[in-house]
Amino acid sequence: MIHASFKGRIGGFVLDAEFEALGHGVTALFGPSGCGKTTVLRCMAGLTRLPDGQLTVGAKTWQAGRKFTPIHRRAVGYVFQEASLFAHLSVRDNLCYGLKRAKGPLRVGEEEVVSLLGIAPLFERPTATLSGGERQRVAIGRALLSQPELLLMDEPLSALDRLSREEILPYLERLHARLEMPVILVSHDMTEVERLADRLVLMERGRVRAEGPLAPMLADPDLPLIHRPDLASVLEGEVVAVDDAYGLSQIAVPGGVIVVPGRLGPAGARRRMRIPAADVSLGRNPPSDTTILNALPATILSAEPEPNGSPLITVRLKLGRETGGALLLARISRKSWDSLGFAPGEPIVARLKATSLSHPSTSMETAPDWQEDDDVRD
Ligand SMILES: Nc1ncnc2c1ncn2[C@@H]1O[C@H](COP(=O)(O)OP(=O)(O)OP(=O)(O)O)[C@@H](O)[C@H]1O
Repeated sequence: MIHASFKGRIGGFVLDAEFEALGHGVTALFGPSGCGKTTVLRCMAGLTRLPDGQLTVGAKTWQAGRKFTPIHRRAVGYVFQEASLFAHLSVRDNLCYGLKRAKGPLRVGEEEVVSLLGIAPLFERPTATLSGGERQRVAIGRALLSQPELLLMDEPLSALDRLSREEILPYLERLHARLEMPVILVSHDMTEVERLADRLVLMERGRVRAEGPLAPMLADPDLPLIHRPDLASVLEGEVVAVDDAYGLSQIAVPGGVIVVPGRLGPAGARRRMRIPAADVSLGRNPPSDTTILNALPATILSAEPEPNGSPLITVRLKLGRETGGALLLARISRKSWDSLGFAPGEPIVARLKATSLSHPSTSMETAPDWQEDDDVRD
């Protein structure tokens, strides 16, 4: 694990943030503009020194009391909003620079980075000719090749337009799936967080409001995240079957099996699904005579009316009838909730449209398939 605690004042801003980040996987720092996310990242890198700080990364302590490891002695990779590549060097030479900076043992090889990020076709290009998304992939590759013990990413996609963001996200998902390096991702884009993060640290005005595994944090009734207009659940599971004829896959999650578009095999592969709460409807019986592919037994946990006299209510469910089912969120009208007389604890059937299950984490081999399915969604 990584333990971080930074307290102090920078100009008029007071930071008092303490949190745990994962030793393997992606921890997202999420919060509104100005809440201190970048400042925390700078403290972790050693770019900013607050007198009251502590940082341990695995077995190493980089800051504690009067101990402060300077930035050049920390094995940290830093990816900024705008890729800062050397303009006079080719892509290959930019990557070599990363390798030359490497400290400590080889954690990730050049071939692996080049293949995961799809950089080989860009090798001989001058960096000035790259698109924004290509530049950012090279910047990430360079940071990885410096063999960091910790990769810090500060809004790595925010300078890109929507299409470039869509293009680069599958590469980041692949890195996430294949590399074991700890990553701290600063973002204020929840879509990015839903696709990439395993753990979430929610910041507000220089403090940590809450932290924990991603899915329960998104569904926590005491946090403001549950009232987001584009609320979605994030579920992870294992591919159990692929229907080649219809181009569908079955993914087993705790408490149920979900059918999603795309050939997302091989069997056993881990996949992540984002299920928009607005695309989940509730009923007492399995539907008949319907195009719905997913009708999953579930249990109502609680219901939270949306604030400000909204006509909507958010229902927290767990899949299946047993304990341990995955959390699922549904946003329905208060009128339907009242007229059907649902209540917490009640067993119900959650219906979700397979076509609403956009962007499961896919390998690149399956991504084109998935995009086709996405294009025809209703
Ligand atoms: N060197 C500095 N001197 C004075 N104030 C600073 C300094 N650096 C940051 N701040 C202030 O600290 C606060 C937190 O800034 P920070 O960049 O960490 O926020 P953030 O959450 O990353 O915001 P954003 O999402 O907009 O990038 C802001 O109010 C900022 O103006």
